[in-house]
Amino acid sequence: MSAPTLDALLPALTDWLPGQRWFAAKDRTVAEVRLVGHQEVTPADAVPAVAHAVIAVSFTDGPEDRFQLLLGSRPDVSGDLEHAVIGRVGDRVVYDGLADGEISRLLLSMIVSDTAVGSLRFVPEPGTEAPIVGPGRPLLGEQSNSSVIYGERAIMKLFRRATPGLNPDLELHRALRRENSGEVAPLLGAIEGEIVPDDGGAPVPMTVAMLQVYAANSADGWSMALTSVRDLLAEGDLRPDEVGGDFAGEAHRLGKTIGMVHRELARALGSERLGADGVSAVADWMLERLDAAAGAVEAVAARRDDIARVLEGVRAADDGGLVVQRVHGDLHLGQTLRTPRGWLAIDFEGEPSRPLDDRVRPDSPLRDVAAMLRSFDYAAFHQLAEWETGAEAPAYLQRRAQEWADRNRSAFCDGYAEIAGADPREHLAVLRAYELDKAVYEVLYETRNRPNWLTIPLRSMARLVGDPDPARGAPDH
Ligand SMILES: Nc1ncnc2c1ncn2[C@@H]1O[C@H](COP(=O)(O)OP(=O)(O)O)[C@@H](O)[C@H]1O
Ligand SMILES: O=P(O)(O)O[C@H]1O[C@H](CO)[C@@H](O[C@H]2O[C@H](CO)[C@@H](O)[C@H](O)[C@H]2O)[C@H](O)[C@H]1O
Repeated sequence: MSAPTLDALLPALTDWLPGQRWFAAKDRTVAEVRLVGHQEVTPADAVPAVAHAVIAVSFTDGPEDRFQLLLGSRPDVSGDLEHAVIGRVGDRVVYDGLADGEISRLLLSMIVSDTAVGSLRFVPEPGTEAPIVGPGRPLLGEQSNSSVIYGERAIMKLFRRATPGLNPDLELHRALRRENSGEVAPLLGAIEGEIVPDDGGAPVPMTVAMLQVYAANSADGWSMALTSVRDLLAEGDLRPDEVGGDFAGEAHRLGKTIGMVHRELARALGSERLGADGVSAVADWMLERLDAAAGAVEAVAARRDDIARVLEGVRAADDGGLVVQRVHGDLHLGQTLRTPRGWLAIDFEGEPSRPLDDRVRPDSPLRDVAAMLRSFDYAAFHQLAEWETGAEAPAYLQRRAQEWADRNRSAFCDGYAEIAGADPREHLAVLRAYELDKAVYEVLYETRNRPNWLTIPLRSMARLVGDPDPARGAPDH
């Protein structure tokens, strides 16, 4: 697809983008879409033809965002591809290329055979061989990016945000592969490209896609945790340790896995002890995030000073220093897979809305531990948050949910301590600061994305600043 063809597609893209799950700006009105880079993967008249495009999207307010697309085109489409059509340009129909099995097969074979086309490089991971297993099947479901699965053997993720630099997901998977990590799905290859930075200048490298071993027969931690909570709520008169679906053994194993991931990341990429200035910078950065959230959400603004007091707790690390290293950065139960052999961690991109510089900054492993503790809270209270519109879940169920969260948070920390050699709860003030920092982020995230879920982080925010918690106390049922 040539640049003029892609230019002609831009009006259709304006209508198409807001309907895409990965389009991270659904709450904003698109003003204009511009083409800022493109590279043909095949000749423009091939059937199908494939091109990589980078678009800049501007909105009626706020800064613009950049996204990347893999576009397919054919003289006509039918059946399976119709849902992916973006528009017709000249004598071609242009569509989301990952929906086309022939295109995903081609991309995989280009990675395996170590190919370069213009600014795009299709690179196999040294020492690995990706299976060539036919066309890819697009992954359906909630995703920030777009993935295709090759016969349950490999999975390729196209990163949707076009960000200059090496994507941390690829960077950390490469580092963990060097450590022979058994805690992540092995990396098989990548597609790398170039992007002209926002401020102009020479093109810089950018990660387009990443190929990994597909963990067959796995279940994600979030669904498993919800199944356990569902069991518990159905048996309201039993404690979490008394129901068949008790999750504590899994939470303990997961703690060990995350402990291993941290050890491997530290071995591969180093760690350092921050002095007083470094610790102070971490505290200042949390306060900046707090003020940004307070500017956007009234519930945060109303508790700003109480929250700030707890965040200041990170300065308690001052005496012994704070050890920092590369971390996952956005760990939650949905970022874990339970395979028949054990747990895997996935998706090392960090919080999607943060700039790359922030996401690659070394941080305390307690950030990940705290984020996982938050996730146990989420799993415990999720079914109660969605109880019945306008109705509060009965108090005895809230207490059961709290017991589930406490039990699994504690099992996770026990497992983590076994591997890390130190219990994260030894640094309670620091851990609490990280947990509250995450809860504040979540309040903002839910306000923007899932207002029905907002009560979950709001409740935790109140607990973490020390408000009395109605979900604690003797069960009355
Ligand atoms: N290696 C893998 N094996 C099996 N399934 C995977 C693998 N990696 C990701 N997945 C599945 O794909 C989903 C999306 O992957 P993820 O990396 O979290 O994408 P995103 O960055 O778009 O959120 C996961 O929730 C999981 O179900
Ligand atoms: O998975 P992403 O990297 O896109 O992360 C974002 O979305 C997550 C939700 O999908 C969000 O996680 C929050 O909700 C989870 C339940 O859906 C819960 O387990 C997490 O603890 C909670 O933070 C994540 O914060 C956001 O960055």
